[in-house]
Amino acid sequence: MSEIHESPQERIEREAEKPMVVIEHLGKQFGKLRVVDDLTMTIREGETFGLIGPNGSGKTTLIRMLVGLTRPDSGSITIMGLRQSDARIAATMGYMTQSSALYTDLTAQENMQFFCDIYGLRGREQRLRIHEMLERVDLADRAASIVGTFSGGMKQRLSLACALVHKPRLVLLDEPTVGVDPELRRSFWDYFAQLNQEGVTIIVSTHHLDEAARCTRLGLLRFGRLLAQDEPETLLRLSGKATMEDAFLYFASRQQEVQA
Ligand SMILES: Nc1ncnc2c1ncn2[C@@H]1O[C@H](COP(=O)(O)OP(=O)(O)OP(=O)(O)O)[C@@H](O)[C@H]1O
Repeated sequence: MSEIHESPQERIEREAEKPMVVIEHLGKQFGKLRVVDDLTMTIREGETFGLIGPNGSGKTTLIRMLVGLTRPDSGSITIMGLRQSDARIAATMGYMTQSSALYTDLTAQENMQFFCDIYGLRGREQRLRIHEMLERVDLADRAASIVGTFSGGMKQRLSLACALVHKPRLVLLDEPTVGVDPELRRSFWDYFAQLNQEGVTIIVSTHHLDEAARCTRLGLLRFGRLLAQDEPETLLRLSGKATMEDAFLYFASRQQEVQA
């Protein structure tokens, strides 16, 4: 919308919605497979933005492009006003991969030290942050345990602690609750809300549609295309459906109609 024609209320709303990430016409193809297709979306500062979509809809590829691990074929990514390729961005981002990136023959403490070293946290600051994060994910009493002895949930908690140890402003979490029991899932989502309160922006992928309601806004993805992006309640209202699963199917069928 043109800023010249906006009302005072619209201006207030626009300024309150500071963009953290702006994705414009992003595209990625592997061979003949178009995995991310002309994707345009904005993620606002301090929100939890959920990437919702079935297996193979391009969520991981999108996250990898945001982190800078996969190069887009087309389009652009702007993070905090800087191009994604700007070296200053890396230190402000935390990334939790879908499969564990932990060293199973090292202790929890040593794994965290490894991540701290990558981010340049040293000495007293490093010790304090490791302790603080292990406390927050309830693993402080297991700091000296070898990670190979941990349960799946403990590994997920440690992975989250590693992704957050350097106090990133933008956190990308690729299916962080896969294989996590309902109680721990709830505590993860409570923690995400707390991080939002602290001003941290979260982009999280999931195909647990029940988790969608805990996101500030959602991007519904299918075959690498954006079906819709909005607040969960708005998507339910626009689709006239009672559940996010039905809403997803509604937007997917509309996409099929447009393509037919
Ligand atoms: N490096 C690659 N080379 C070839 N194909 C790839 C590569 N990475 C991803 N793909 C393909 O791209 C498609 C999208 O994969 P992606 O992992 O981004 O989806 P996803 O939505 O994260 O899926 P899931 O929920 O299963 O993790 C899949 O068909 C996948 O096989």
